[in-house]
Amino acid sequence: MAQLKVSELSFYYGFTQILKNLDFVLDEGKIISIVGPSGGGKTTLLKLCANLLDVVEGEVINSFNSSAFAFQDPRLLPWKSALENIMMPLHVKMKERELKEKATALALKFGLERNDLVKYPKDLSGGMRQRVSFARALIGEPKLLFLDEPFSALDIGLKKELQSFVLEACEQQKMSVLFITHDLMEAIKLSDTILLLKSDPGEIVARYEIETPQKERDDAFVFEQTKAFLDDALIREIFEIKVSA
Ligand SMILES: Nc1ncnc2c1ncn2[C@@H]1O[C@H](COP(=O)(O)OP(=O)(O)OP(=O)(O)O)[C@@H](O)[C@H]1O
Repeated sequence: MAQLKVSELSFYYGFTQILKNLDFVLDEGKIISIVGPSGGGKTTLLKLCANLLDVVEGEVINSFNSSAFAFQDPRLLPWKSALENIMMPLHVKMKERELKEKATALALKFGLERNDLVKYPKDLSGGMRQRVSFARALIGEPKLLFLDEPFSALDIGLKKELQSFVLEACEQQKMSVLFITHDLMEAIKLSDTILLLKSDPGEIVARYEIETPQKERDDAFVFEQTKAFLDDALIREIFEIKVSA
């Protein structure tokens, strides 16, 4: 079975230690969320796992045969239209017409309008750019998806739709996801495992497995679990949440 295996991973920017001794395994069809305070090294971890930064200390072994990523900042090519950006990963692999159809169908599924598809990134809203970036990541049906706050600029309805799409792809195509979010409720809704990363340096201080199948996690479940998380002294300490009497 394919997996992403992170062992004793540490990382420094100059003399500053950003990550310390991280260990976890992401299996096929599973979702791991990394939650933790801002500046704790989550993006750095994702970049190391996605091979966008060199691993110097420890090991990252990725045996999935395809991967893609979508970041909070959509990083679209400004000289290509929305549709051309979505088509990019499959540009050399598929005939132009089929690819256009596939990209258009995905874009419409993600709530973009036909007349948005000819627009250039500068003429799209932040939320539209995130949807284009998300469609570009998914068009190649990757086996492993790296997500760094990909839904942060979306309204709640669209966010829910894209979350359902991720869950569907995990179930039907056995896609795996390494997911960074600041949103505890989002992590509880989507993840099989939540890793809590403290900062200075980034270290995994708790692992939470959620056994209830994602399909059965309704709003009441998510609220209840979030409350339980926020009642956890360790989580309050990591996020520096003050409780008023
Ligand atoms: N290229 C870089 N050179 C030097 N320091 C960096 C670089 N990139 C990030 N850092 C530092 O590394 C630390 C971790 O940053 P990172 O972006 O990984 O954190 P994060 O947990 O993803 O933060 P956020 O939740 O705010 O996005 C921060 O202190 C940041 O300033």
